[in-house]
Amino acid sequence: MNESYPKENLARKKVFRRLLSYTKPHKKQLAFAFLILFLATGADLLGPYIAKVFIDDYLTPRHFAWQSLTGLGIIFVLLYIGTALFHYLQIINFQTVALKIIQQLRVDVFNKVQHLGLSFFDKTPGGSLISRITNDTEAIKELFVTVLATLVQSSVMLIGIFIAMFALNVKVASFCLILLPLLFVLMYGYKKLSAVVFRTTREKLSQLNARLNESLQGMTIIQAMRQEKRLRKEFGKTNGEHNHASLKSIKLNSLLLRPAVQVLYVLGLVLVLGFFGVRSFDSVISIGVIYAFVNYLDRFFEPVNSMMQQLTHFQQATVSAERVFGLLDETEMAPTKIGNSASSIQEGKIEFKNVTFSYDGKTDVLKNISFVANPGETVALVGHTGSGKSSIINLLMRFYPIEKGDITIDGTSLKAFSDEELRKNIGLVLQDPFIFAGDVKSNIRLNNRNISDEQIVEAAKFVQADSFIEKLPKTYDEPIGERGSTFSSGQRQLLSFARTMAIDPRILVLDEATANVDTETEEAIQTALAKMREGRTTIAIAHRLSTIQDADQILVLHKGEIVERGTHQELLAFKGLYHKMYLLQQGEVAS
Ligand SMILES: Nc1ncnc2c1ncn2[C@@H]1O[C@H](COP(=O)(O)OP(=O)(O)OP(=O)(O)O)[C@@H](O)[C@H]1O
Repeated sequence: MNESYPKENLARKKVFRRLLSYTKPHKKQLAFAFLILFLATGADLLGPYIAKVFIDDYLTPRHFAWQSLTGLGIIFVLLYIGTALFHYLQIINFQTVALKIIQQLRVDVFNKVQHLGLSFFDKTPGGSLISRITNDTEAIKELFVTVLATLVQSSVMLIGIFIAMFALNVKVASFCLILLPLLFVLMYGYKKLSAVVFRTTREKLSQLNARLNESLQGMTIIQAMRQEKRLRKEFGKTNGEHNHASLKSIKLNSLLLRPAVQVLYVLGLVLVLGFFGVRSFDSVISIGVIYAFVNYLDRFFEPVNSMMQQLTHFQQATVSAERVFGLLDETEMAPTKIGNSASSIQEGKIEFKNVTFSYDGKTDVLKNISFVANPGETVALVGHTGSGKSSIINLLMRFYPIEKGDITIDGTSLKAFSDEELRKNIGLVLQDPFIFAGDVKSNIRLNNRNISDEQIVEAAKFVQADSFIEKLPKTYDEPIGERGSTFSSGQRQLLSFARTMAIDPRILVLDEATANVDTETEEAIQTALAKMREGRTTIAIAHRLSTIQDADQILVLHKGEIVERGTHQELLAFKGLYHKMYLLQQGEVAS
């Protein structure tokens, strides 16, 4: 599994700065949220001061001036109502901004993923990508919803508390300053340790998703091949590892969050009470000041505690952001147009010129491939499994970049065509067509607004898919479930033919279906294919040689090289590999 690239050390600060850049479009709303936050904190901090005034000016001297006391009481209640209201408004504002940011981030990641090259997907399990788009962005959301607000609020609160403490008693407040370096050491240590633990937890979660995804995708084969036990074991193992990593982070949190902060709190309390105790021998100490001090000290550790708690989320968010940005910065993009010529495909003449290709940069899976497919001709690719047939198609479809040699269409390099020009002129029909959830019509149209309803029916008729579509209860509006699982493989195949014909491409690329379909459907498929090929340049992978006997040229591939080429008759007469394969398929033993 490729989990290595997010580790590429994107400096933490850079990650954080980049995360913050997402707040730019929401500057105004954030400023408003922060303003409310300050108001809420200010209102909150005034509480103990009013209590002190009440104790020292009214309670201790037993001076019950009802009017002033009522006024004080009203201010006290109003302050608390105000605090509650401000907190509410502040949460709503921060949450809204956070949700908007995450929405944007998810769209950005999804967009990016759609433009990544197939080579990237060869290496990256789908589940791990899902994990990045959902779980990791969710963790980042926490940063905007709570972390930033809490950190700012807590810092303001801490500063406010110190100001209040200094206003009450400079000496005691100076004593309490000793606590600050201790706190910083604690926070720093926690941050360092937790970063490692969180990264492991995230990676394990991502692997868990990858396993889950694989198991769900391959359910048919898992059940058919009785793989349940093995997969359960593997899933259990990854789940166990994730559990182990989570437990580590719980242990770390339980040790360094509340308990360690609690120890510091007690230390502070001892300092303050000790100081007042000693002072009480030679001067009078006001109870109101002690009350306010203890109260402020208590409150001092509230923000410290929340800051420590938020450090957890902060760490999780930065680790997740590293992973998400790692994906956003991925450079393995799908090959696209180079240069700015407005080349278009007219005739559909295809030429491979000395194409050598390797997926991994080490082993060449295609060696010096050269051939020409003239407009309207059919070139068939045959060869044993792994001989390179699909790789030729992958290159012609520009799914992978070509580094050695070139492919031209109508004399222009493949690299010079825009994606749109290429996709609209090359119709790809795969062995196992992908059917989207939706309905019959939407699966043929594929969101191409230029294709009218009439053209859809025409395309379906052309490939003889209309006979089964017409029998569906809602015909062309018949709903289709995910991956078209309610349709037979033959029907899915015909549907994909109709989809290809609807764009009326100049070039057809066929990966011949080997699925077992009944003879009637097989006949329909072959007739449809023959009609589709008429007048179109066709590159077809053929597994059954009987289906391509009429091809203008047959290329026989062996270990990535073209070892024989010619028509069916020529190749039979040559009595080489093709002849051998043909006899084998005829059920005869080649001598
Ligand atoms: N995505 C990939 N990444 C790395 N290697 C690949 C990839 N796809 C194919 N290969 C390798 O390239 C070689 C040619 O594979 P290719 O799929 O082109 O053969 P094929 O003739 O189409 O086989 P089949 O008839 O079984 O589909 C094989 O050795 C295969 O292992």
